Amino acid sequence: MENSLCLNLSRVKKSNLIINKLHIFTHGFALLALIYYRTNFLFQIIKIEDKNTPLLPLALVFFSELILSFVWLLNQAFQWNPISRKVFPERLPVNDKLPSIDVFICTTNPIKEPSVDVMNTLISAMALDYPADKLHVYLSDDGGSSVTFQAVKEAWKFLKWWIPFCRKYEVKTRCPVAYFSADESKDDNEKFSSTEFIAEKKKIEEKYEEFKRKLLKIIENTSSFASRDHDPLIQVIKDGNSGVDSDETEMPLLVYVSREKRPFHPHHFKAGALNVLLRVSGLISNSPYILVLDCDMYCNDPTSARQAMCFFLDSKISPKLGFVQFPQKFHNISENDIYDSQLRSVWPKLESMDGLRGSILAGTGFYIKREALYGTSNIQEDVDLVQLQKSFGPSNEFIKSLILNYKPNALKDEDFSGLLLKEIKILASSSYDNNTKWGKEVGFRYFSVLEDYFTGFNLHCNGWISVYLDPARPCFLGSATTNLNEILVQYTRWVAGLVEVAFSRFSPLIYGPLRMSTLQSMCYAEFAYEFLIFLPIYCLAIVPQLCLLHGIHLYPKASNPFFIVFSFLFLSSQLKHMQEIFSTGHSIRTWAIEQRIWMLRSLTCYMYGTLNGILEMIGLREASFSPTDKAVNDERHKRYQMGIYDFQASVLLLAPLCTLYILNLVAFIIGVVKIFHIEQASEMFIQLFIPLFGILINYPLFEGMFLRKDDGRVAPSITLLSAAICIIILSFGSLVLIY
Ligand SMILES: O=c1ccn([C@@H]2O[C@H](COP(=O)(O)OP(=O)(O)O[C@H]3O[C@H](CO)[C@@H](O)[C@H](O)[C@H]3O)[C@@H](O)[C@H]2O)c(=O)[nH]1
Ligand SMILES: [Mn+2]
Repeated sequence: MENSLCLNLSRVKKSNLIINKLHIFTHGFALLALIYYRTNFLFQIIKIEDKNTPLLPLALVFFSELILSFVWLLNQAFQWNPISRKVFPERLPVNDKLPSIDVFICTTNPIKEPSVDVMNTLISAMALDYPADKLHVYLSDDGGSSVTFQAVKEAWKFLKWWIPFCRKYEVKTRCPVAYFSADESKDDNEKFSSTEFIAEKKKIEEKYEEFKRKLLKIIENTSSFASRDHDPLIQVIKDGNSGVDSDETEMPLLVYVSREKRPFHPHHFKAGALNVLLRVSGLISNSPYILVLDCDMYCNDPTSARQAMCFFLDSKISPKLGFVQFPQKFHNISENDIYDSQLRSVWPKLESMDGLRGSILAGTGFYIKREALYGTSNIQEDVDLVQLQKSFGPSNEFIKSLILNYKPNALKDEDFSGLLLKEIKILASSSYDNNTKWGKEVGFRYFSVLEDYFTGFNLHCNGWISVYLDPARPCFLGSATTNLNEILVQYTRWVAGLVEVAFSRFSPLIYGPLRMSTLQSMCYAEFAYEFLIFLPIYCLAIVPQLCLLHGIHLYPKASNPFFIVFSFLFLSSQLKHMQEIFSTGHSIRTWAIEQRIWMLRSLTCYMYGTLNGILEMIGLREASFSPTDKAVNDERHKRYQMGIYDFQASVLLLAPLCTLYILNLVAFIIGVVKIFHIEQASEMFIQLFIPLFGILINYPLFEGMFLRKDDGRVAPSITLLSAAICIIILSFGSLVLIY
């Protein structure tokens, strides 16, 4: 009976689909009309050798329109087949029949990634609702810091209290800090109002406070130094004296892993760390499924593993199902989310890709098949050893673990020492990858700092498919970056990683279509080539404005039929954006914020990211992945919560924004005055509208430069510098346009 019921359902989002297709055809048609208008116009000028109309600004504006159209076109692949999914974990087979899971958690810097939070993530993963003997949690400490090592040991002691409590009362929020601050016991559930529960909860809360105090002491007394020169340290955390009265708790396995690091040895950041965990866990637990978590992303729903199994164990889904991705959601998003820290528009894209053989890999919050990462669908015992060593490195013990369903005996090895530990240390050494296929065809790929995107792309190219699941209760919650500088730096890193892929032989436009469907490769290409829009955004923030000042018109006048085409394109794209926002449950305010942040990211992150990506490719810059700061800065966090922009950011990031703001303001004001004098309003309508739109959308920047007095304003020196650059652009523009 049980087996005949399906474990999951998928549904095409019909209403979205109709709107999307209508948009594709009308907007696409209008774009063709625009291209016709521009080419026709340009030909005419060239043909009649019109010396009065300057060609350069027209060409620049047309070029911008072409790039925007190209990115729009790629984007339409996301609109093609949006689906949503549902699972029925209660229909899964009994616990005994469930496959085992290894959880990988990465951390690297105990100062930027506070130990209390990392331990909360670890605790939530240890407390997943899954048979304890089938759950193994590995913490990769890339900082190799003694603080983290000791913290893990303390966390283990607390877990001895925490896990039985969660099991007994079927606690939903198993991340202690979230549990004690949100308080689900307020539910009017009988279970949560019994005196017994209240007493126990109080006791556990005291244990948690004690755990935090001990952590603080460790942090005080231990150096947080993250070393880049140390031996590997791998330890299975075992019972110390936890103080639990009668200890029969069955606990998942917990392993601390700090891989070897050497100063001049590339360590490939997170991808390198994950590959070490893959190898080490291969010898210890070798679970067929793996959950990957960033250190700040805790498990918010203990049933996530069971939800994922609803796909992996579904015989109707292809055995080529490689991974199940959950969206990244965040616990620290304010009501307004003024920086779009939640990356709202990204997640619907993943959902749409799900209708095209699978969403991209998003770095954290996904369950993945070990086999997909090894690329070994049919390894048999008699396979050529030399060949395997070339791919997987010299360890024969590890190669043994590749054979399907191989169960390592490490767990039975009582003291987990001797030969096995020696072998594991070899697997965690900094040179193990050398001359193997690790990072290329095996494990997480090293080619781009955006290891998640690139690894997922490779898997899809190799024929794997994936699934995206966005249940009502978020399975994982992370901490989003909520200060402007941090956000821009983070985004720049992502763009650099994408640019490396876009300009390489792995370009989704070339490498993709040969290996996956055209629509799917268009989605990958949209991520990879979106950076290009910084060119049109710069052009459109400068060229029409300068021309406005010099009376050169670049757009059809209001009485020209093609004026309607331009107006339609603007309105249609804005309305589509609004429709997407409303359909994800947000308001018009979100529309304004996203427009603003989109311009801001294009002008800074896309430009600097492109620059960094190119410099990295030609070897003039070393790839870097410095983790985001997850420690909360009170002052700044308060501003974010209140919806006040904090412009304490690097001058490199702010100067382009301020310069262009001032330029648009000046152009608009002078433009209005001029037009009323010489009555050109009909010809200049669009050119007046562009700066006006920019000025209005980015009004907070105006406040930051000219009205605010608090610490979060734009530093006056930056405003002055921007004004100076603006004057240079204006004079340069006059030179070019007059001569
Ligand atoms: O050398 C390193 C650098 C980072 N990390 C870990 O990687 C994770 C992600 O780092 P974070 O600073 O949070 O970067 P984000 O930009 O927030 O991460 C996003 O982007 C990354 C790719 O750039 C993905 O790996 C992440 O999953 C995704 O959440 C964290 O747990 C880090 O501890 C390491 O283990 N080793
Ligand atoms: Mn992060």
